Amino acid sequence: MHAIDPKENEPMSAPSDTEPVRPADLLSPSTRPPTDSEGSGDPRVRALDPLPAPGEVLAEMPLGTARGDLVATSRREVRDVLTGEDDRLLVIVGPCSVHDPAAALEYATRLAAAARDLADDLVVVMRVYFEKPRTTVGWKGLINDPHLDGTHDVAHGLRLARQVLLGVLDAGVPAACEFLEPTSPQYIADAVTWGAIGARNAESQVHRQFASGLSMPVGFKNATDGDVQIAVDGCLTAAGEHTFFGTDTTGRAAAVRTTGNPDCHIILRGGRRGPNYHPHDVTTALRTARASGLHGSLTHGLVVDASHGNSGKDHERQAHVTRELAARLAAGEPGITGLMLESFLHAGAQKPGPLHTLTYGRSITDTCMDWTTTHHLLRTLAHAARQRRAAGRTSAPAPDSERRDDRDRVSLA
Ligand SMILES: O=C[C@H](O)[C@H](O)COP(=O)(O)O
Ligand SMILES: C=C(OP(=O)(O)O)C(=O)O
Repeated sequence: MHAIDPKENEPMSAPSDTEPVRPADLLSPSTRPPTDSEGSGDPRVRALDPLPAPGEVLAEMPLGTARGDLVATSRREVRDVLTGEDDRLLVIVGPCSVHDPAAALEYATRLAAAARDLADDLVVVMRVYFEKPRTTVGWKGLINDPHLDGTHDVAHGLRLARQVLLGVLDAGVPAACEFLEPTSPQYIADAVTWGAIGARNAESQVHRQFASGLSMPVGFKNATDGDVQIAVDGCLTAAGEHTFFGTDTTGRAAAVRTTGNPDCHIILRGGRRGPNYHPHDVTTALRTARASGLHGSLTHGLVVDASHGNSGKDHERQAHVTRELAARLAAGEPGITGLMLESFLHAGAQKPGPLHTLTYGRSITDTCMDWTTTHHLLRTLAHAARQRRAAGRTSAPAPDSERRDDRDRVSLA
């Protein structure tokens, strides 16, 4: 990793107590670190590396008609599941992060075949996550550091991410991404069926604003401390019109004006206080959504993430949570429209490093279930969705008056 040279951050000789501190004292030409190449004079900016304009990258790698059709159809299917028009179960499944395009594409090929087999009961979307929000520091994903070596070749990362997404679509499976940088969607979002705003960003105005302009359904996660209200507020905010800072397709600064995104929903991912995938967590979250004045897909149901805080980032526990959720769905529990699973070719996780040092097909961020386990769980979930249908039940939540579990837990924070 490129750490900032500590010498650049050494304190300047401090002015005496009586002298007023002026910016010029701290940044006199003799003590000031070199300016960046653009001469902006921001002492903590090491460089401003130009990036290709979004329009340039899209022209190099156009989506094309066949892939565009897959994206449009799958977005509609996901929306219909979220609103209850379609009684299948949404399953967002795949690696915690993409670090090796070849392994991601092998996974996509396997998943596409499984998804085709189970299409009567499941709408399957692959996690193709290129941007990782970190608790403190760590590898921030393929876009930020595609060579996995701290060189942060973002221009290459953007192109590589788009290439991987197009390959995933060519394999026949739609893609899900978490969006982190406010302008990254412009390079890839046309190829994405479902988007996420993660637990560390769901409260961020910047993320809520750009979600309001995304053309696909977007899930907002509860906060890392378990607070679900921030996910509800995120959906509410993103549903409205916004004007915010961004760039146009040529990369020029622009005031972006959006129409609002009505296809947002909550994702329960557990938190520091423990898991939140139990029946009372689901009913409470949906009641919170309704109490906040939301309607449509948001209040019909939600997605449960079996990983992260719901499994303590333990892939064996994640499989157990998934089986538990499948049993509840099969028994007709309402309110769950989808599940999120973290899965890769091989189980577990390894420390990040340059590609040639890594075990093929194993996560370099959170632990994942292996393919065999995943495939089995997908069949279990399809069976659960079938049972739910056969019983003539839908995933629509029962009216408040019919609910026996009345514990109110609007916010876990
Ligand atoms: O999904 C991945 C991780 O949970 C998320 O990026 C945070 O990871 P960290 O706590 O290891 O930084
Ligand atoms: C970072 C992720 O999740 P969360 O925001 O729930 O930690 C993720 O799904 O990759």
